[in-house]
This record gives sequence, structure tokens and C-alpha cells, in this order.
Amino acid sequence: MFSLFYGLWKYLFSKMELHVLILGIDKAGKTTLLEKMKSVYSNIEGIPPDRIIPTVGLNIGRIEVANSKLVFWDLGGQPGLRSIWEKYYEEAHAVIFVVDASCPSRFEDAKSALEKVLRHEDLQGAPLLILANKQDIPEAVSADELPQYLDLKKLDERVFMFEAVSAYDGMGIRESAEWLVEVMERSKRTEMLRARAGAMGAGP
Ligand SMILES: Nc1nc2c(ncn2[C@@H]2O[C@H](COP(=O)(O)OP(=O)(O)OP(=O)(O)O)[C@@H](O)[C@H]2O)c(=O)[nH]1
Ligand SMILES: [Mg+2]
Repeated sequence: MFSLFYGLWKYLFSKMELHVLILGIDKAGKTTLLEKMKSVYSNIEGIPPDRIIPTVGLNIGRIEVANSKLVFWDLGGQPGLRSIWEKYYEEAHAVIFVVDASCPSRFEDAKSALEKVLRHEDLQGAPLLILANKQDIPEAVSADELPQYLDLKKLDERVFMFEAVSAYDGMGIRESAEWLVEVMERSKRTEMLRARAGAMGAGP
């Protein structure tokens, strides 16, 4: 009997959406990446790069990867908009942090923005995927080199990965999405968020 209920419980929760927050400083390529992700994982063509404008509000994208439903929240990275990011932390299962790997002059800005994200207690235990974007540009630093430039402290406490991607040609997109699903499905944070959502749903 117990295993029957447990099976049902697991089935219901496996249908719940997983929220992935896409962060990074302005012009890192977050929205272009989201649109590429949509093109790769659904039949609908995403918005082409030349029609994407800087984000001021919130872009939402839904895709299904390996039977998991992912919801992406893409926020604006301009300095004046970064204070909005934290409103989404509590509900996020994982974070993607996008870096323009072809622009070393902005690595310092990206580093301090990311350090602030990592310090926030509402994101404790959230898996982190750091993307070295714009790999189609020959000067872009690789996913192996980027960690030295960002020199992040406090990364050991969470599951993380650096991945080389291009939002233009799609390099690394599938690897990124598949890694995210795998770690989110196993993460204690997902367990905690699902239990909380279940408890709220079970109200009178
Ligand atoms: N070469 C190249 N350019 C890219 C890539 N991804 C994004 N870009 C370009 O980088 C610029 C910024 O892209 P966006 O997707 O608007 O960047 P964003 O991070 O969403 O910016 P905000 O919304 O302002 O935070 C645009 O000119 C894009 O065409 C990429 O993989 N390769
Ligand atoms: Mg954007």
C-alpha cells in the first residue's frame, strides 16, 4: 500500500515544473540563449537574434527535456535591473549564469554580480550552471579558462558546472539542458520546493 502511494506521489511530483532562473549581466546573451533553447527543444522557432532587444521585464520560456517540464525565467541584466533578480530566488530550482566569454573587459562585473547571487540565502543549495557564451567568436575564452577569470569563492558548497555554449549556433545547449535536469531531479532543493508546493496544495 505504501509503495502504491509513494509511486503516485512520485508520479504527481514528477509532473511539476522545474524553475530555472537565467541571470547574467546585460548583453551576456541570456535572451538569445533562451530563444535558441526553445528552437532546439520545440517545433516553434524562437525569436531570431536580430529581433531581440534588451530585457526590461521578464521573459518566460517552457520546454520539456527528458520528460521534465522546465520553465525558464530570463531577467534583464542592466545594472539598474539587477535588484529585481532576488524576487525570483525563493522559487528557483536552479540558476544559469550567462557570461559573454568574448568580452574580458566585463568579466569583473560578471564576477561581482555572480558573487552577490551566490551569497543570497534564498538560493542556498541551488545547482548552478555557468555558461561561457558566444563560443562562435574566435577570441572567446573556453569553459576551462573562465573559472580562473571569475575566481569564485564558496562554489564548493553547491553542485555546479561550467559549459561552453553559443546561443547563435546552438553549441552546448543540449548538454546544458540535460545536465540541469539531471542535477535538479536529484537535488535536495528540488525535494524541499516540491514538499513545500505539495503542502500548500494540500490545504483546505
Ligand atoms: N556572436 C554571438 N553573439 C551573441 C550570442 N548570444 C547573444 N549574442 C549577441 O549579444 C547581444 C546581447 O544579447 P541578449 O540576448 O539581448 O543579451 P541579454 O543577456 O539578454 O541582455 P539583457 O537583456 O540586456 O540583460 C546581442 O547583440 C546578441 O545578438 C552568441 O552566442 N554569439
Ligand atoms: Mg535579455
